[in-house]
Amino acid sequence: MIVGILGCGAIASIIVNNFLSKDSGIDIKYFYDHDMEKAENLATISDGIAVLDIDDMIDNVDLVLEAASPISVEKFGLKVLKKGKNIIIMSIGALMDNKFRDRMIEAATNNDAKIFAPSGAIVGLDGIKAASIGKIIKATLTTRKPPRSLGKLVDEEEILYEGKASEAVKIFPVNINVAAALSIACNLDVDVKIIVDPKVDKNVHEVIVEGDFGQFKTRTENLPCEVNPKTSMLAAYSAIKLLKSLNENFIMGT
Ligand SMILES: NC(=O)C1=CN([C@@H]2O[C@H](COP(=O)(O)OP(=O)(O)OC[C@H]3O[C@@H](n4cnc5c(N)ncnc54)[C@H](O)[C@@H]3O)[C@@H](O)[C@H]2O)C=CC1
Ligand SMILES: O=C([O-])CC(=O)C(=O)O
Repeated sequence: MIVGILGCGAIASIIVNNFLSKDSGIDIKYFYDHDMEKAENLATISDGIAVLDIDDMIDNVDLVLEAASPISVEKFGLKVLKKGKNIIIMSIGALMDNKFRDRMIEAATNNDAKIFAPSGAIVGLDGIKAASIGKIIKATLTTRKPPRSLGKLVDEEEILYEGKASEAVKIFPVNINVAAALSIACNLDVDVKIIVDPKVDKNVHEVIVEGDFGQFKTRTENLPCEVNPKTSMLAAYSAIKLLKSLNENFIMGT
């Protein structure tokens, strides 16, 4: 499978380093970033090709892995799908807009392509997918991050946001993809709280879900990526696992 990466920052760099051995049947070959130097850096590490025009990437790959920004999904997502290419989307916040999501799904359906959204920085999406077969009554997300992960300077913990996920993704577009993932999986606009806390050094996400299956609570204490502390390592790992699973014949978990 030939893969192209859209957005050559923190997540992309972890993914590329994991696939360097090339024995997985997955060849990450093309790199696009509006900062050409970033695309060139990853192309050099992996003996790949940095492109100036994203079409030169889309035309030559089986799958595009987006790890750039919600805007990049809006800009390029439909184009990828209309060319019949699969896409993995990290910037899931872009899919909170129901109309845009429907257009993406329609383009995928009409062009025999698939949209994959990895579980990212939270745990529990497996359970939520199973729970959604019944009725989900309530879902909440509490995200607690250190000041450097939220670009804030505070001495004491502070609630930055409390409300619905649909509003949170507009205010924190690069920090709350997990709220979008949760909402889409539950088919609910989940209740979100975002806290900046100088006492934590990890990106912590707590998820509580109630439904006719019962109730569960998950808590993830994620190590932030060195180069981009907004982003948790687990998010990059989830994309790597998803990519590998596309070539596997045994799928574990929902
Ligand atoms: N699903 C999840 O759980 C998570 C999702 N994310 C999201 O994944 C995305 C990537 O995260 P990181 O690698 O940490 O970000 P990053 O900021 O380290 O890297 C993003 C790269 O994409 C490039 N880029 C941004 N917009 C672009 C555009 N329109 N066209 C071309 N290149 C563009 C930037 O120049 C940069 O090199 C972000 O949108 C982030 O919010 C991050 C963490 C968790
Ligand atoms: O990586 C994380 O901890 C979660 C995050 O930033 C996001 O939801 O986009």
